[in-house]
Amino acid sequence: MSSLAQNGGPILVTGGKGQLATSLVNLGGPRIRCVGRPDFDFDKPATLAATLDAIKPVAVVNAAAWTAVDLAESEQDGAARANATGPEELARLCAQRDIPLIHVSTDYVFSGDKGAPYVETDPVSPDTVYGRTKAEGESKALAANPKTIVLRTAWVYSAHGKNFVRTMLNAGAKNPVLKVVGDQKGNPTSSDDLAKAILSILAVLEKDGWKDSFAGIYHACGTGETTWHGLAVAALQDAATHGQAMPEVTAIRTEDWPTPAKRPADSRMDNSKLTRVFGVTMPNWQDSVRKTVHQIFAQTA
Ligand SMILES: NC(=O)C1=CN([C@@H]2O[C@H](COP(=O)(O)OP(=O)(O)OC[C@H]3O[C@@H](n4cnc5c(N)ncnc54)[C@H](OP(=O)(O)O)[C@@H]3O)[C@@H](O)[C@H]2O)C=CC1
Ligand SMILES: Cc1cn([C@H]2C[C@H](O)[C@@H](COP(=O)(O)OP(=O)(O)O[C@H]3O[C@@H](C)C(=O)[C@@H](O)[C@H]3O)O2)c(=O)[nH]c1=O
Repeated sequence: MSSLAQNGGPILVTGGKGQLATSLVNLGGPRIRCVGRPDFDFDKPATLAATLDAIKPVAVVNAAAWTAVDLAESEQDGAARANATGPEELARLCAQRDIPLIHVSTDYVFSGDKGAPYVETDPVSPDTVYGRTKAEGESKALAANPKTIVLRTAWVYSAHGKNFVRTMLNAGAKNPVLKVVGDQKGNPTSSDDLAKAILSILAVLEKDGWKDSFAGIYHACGTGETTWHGLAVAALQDAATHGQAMPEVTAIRTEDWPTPAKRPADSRMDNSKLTRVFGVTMPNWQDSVRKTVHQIFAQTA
């Protein structure tokens, strides 16, 4: 039985004011202890052990990462520290203390040429520095701590922080026409939904104690699929119900929106292992976009 089941101690969340960390703080109650830079910084490895020793958590959720996909192409060392070697060290320190680690990863570990939703046993095939460093982080964390759960998610948005939905609402408020790629498919995921899934997993660990069969990779993204164009249209249509003018949203091809990092054409993922092992079902992406847009307008009202 793990220390998680033995006491109701703190749950350490890394990632400061990031999207997922904020959702976990908002939804997780008083046991969540969230840390960010400069107190917890993968670029300053001594801050990792110091944080664990100060907080003495019963479980750790690593929601800190280098998420600037294009910038990672030219800043490989920083991306590798935040996404690969930093999480490896965090996992090693958790193992020393017998603490379960939930480490969050991404659909961009896949190249996107499978033509069907990816399952956890599919080999990784990243085409970007971000995806490659995240894939390394997954395997390093799993190797360094036998009590590691890797949760791969995708296209995360929320009412706070930097994300595609907020970018589209801002752009749509200023421009009569938007151009958005319509040939990249994926599963938009609300950071609140992901936080709830993580809290449900933690509740299972709390109730049942750690089981070796829990270790490994799980996919956890919004149910249903769309393109970036579909996501933009859905968010802007929801914004229109709050009185924002609906722009024209033109679907373009990937080559018409050149970027330093080559995004996957189809990074859809299958969540069934998450449901089978932990009983967690992820909500439909359109329902969650509607809720998030509502939250955004409620904040600005
Ligand atoms: N956003 C998305 O669309 C997706 C995200 N994910 C994964 O989900 C997880 C959470 O992402 P999300 O909440 O959106 O990310 P955000 O970009 O919103 O937040 C990331 C946080 O990580 C912190 N951070 C960055 N570099 C370091 C570092 N070297 N040391 C310590 N902290 C650092 C940032 O700190 P600071 O504010 O100081 O920069 C920020 O607080 C990540 O693992 C990400 O890879 C997976 C799929 C999609
Ligand atoms: C802003 C914008 C983007 N795009 C395109 C570019 C790109 O192909 C796609 C998505 O754009 P972004 O750069 O906002 O999203 P991106 O940073 O690629 O998002 C990714 O972030 C990381 C952290 C992940 O882990 C992924 O799951 C995914 O969410 O939309 C347009 O076509 N029009 C636009 O106006």
